[in-house]
Amino acid sequence: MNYSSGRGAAVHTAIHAADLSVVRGGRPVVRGLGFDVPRGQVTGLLGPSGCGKTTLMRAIVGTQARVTGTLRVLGHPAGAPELRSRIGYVTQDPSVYDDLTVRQNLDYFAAILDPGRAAATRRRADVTRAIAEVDLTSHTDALAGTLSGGQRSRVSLAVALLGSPELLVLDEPTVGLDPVLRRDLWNLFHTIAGRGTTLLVSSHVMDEAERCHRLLLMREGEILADDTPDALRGTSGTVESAFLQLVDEANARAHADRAAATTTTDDRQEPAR
Ligand SMILES: Nc1ncnc2c1ncn2[C@@H]1O[C@H](COP(=O)(O)OP(=O)(O)OP(=O)(O)O)[C@@H](O)[C@H]1O
Repeated sequence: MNYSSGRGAAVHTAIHAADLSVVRGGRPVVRGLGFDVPRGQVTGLLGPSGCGKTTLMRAIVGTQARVTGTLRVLGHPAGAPELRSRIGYVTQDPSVYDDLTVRQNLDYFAAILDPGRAAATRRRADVTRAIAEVDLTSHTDALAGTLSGGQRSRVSLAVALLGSPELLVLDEPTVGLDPVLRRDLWNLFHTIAGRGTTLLVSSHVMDEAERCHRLLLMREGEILADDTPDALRGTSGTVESAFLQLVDEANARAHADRAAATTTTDDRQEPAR
């Protein structure tokens, strides 16, 4: 699917990137990426720590500086003001106030998203719905500081669900959760996607790949693969073994390129001797 190939494709594409690069700390940390994220599906962004997942997500939600190339989100350039209420973003550190209850946390963010006295009834309904969606209704009046790690993650997710965004960008939402909570959260992601919401979920745990409709596999700022888990498994058996094979092939290519560059340099130096 290619956004630039026509209007029909754009309707089905939530995120389109072409030749996308990001420089951080004077170093290129995302390099020449091209990919499409389809609407209404769960796309996993997987790769080892430091490969550029958070940087890419920050570029998509419009909070990353020094981004070059094409990056279109829900039909607009990334960071466009029109996108603010259409994207929910959960960072790695849950942004939850410990001294407020679950409802007060959500009330606070709902008031920013949908301000004004006239919207009070709508806000209240939205907050109640978001709390129910993450299965925290029984903890509505509990102080966030007294919740478990998994419950706090779900409060963060509830904040991102306010206003029913069309795109949810979730940065390692299952880190540190036990297997039961991880499974419950993934089931919730699929329920949300079933309503037509697009989810981009990062992880460095390869077994989570199996739970996604599509995968973007990253390594050292580049995309090694953009496919379905089934297609990636192919002959390798698991997504993890396919990923490791792709890493080995990329390493071999980089090694061959370096060797070729060294030979060329040596050839150029030959006449000077
Ligand atoms: N504020 C920053 N300034 C300069 N470089 C940074 C900054 N934040 C991250 N980087 C670098 O950018 C690269 C990509 O980091 P990023 O956080 O995007 O990776 P990641 O895949 O999300 O890692 P993790 O899974 O550990 O969160 C890393 O090499 C990192 O050192």
